[in-house]
Amino acid sequence: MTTAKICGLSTPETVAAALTGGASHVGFVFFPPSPRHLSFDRARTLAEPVPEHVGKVGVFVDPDDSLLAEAIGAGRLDVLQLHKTPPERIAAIRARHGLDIWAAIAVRTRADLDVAARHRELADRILYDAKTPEGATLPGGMGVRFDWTLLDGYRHPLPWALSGGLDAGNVHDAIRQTRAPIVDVSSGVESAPGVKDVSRIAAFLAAVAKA
Ligand SMILES: O=C(O)c1ccccc1NCC(=O)[C@H](O)[C@H](O)COP(=O)(O)O
Repeated sequence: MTTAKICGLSTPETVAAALTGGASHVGFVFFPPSPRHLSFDRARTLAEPVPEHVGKVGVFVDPDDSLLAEAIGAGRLDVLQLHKTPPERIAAIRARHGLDIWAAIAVRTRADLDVAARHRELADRILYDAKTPEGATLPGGMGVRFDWTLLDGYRHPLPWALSGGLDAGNVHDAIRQTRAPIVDVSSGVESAPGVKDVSRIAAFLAAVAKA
């Protein structure tokens, strides 16, 4: 059965929609240039109602230790999702914080998948995310999709998740084609950048449950 992470939540109402709809993970972004960036106080409030069986994922871009420590404490994080973070830094973060690590791999071509293999001993899961355009402010959350056939026949080095450009209309096909164990969405359940929509969250989670 495929489960779902709803990423970039920033209000109690949309966290509630994710929980009601059966999300396995909720994502909190700690990256100031993002429209989904959370203060530590806001993260504390949002994490409060999340039950133990739902994973709280902190999303970071090459974070330093003080950001990690504050965010982990405020968001009571279970998982650190790391974008644009060098492998040796991932290893150090894992050793220091002892939480599950999801290494985000930016994918546009088959060659990009080679990066995933380098994380075999370093991370707990690979998040295959679409590569955002050259010069983009964000490494994710831009509704960009990659060619899912790149994953055909690929021997995944680790447990994994699929991300990038998913929405209620295409997630069924994405799951059927890739057999992803977890799907991750952000802008596909928004009405504007950073503005999550409860009905889109419900529709996405219903589509995942049906797939
Ligand atoms: O979403 C952000 O603003 C963000 C900022 C910095 C690093 C990563 C970010 N998002 C990562 C995610 O996990 C998104 O859910 C993923 O990229 C998919 O986004 P979308 O294509 O919009 O569904």
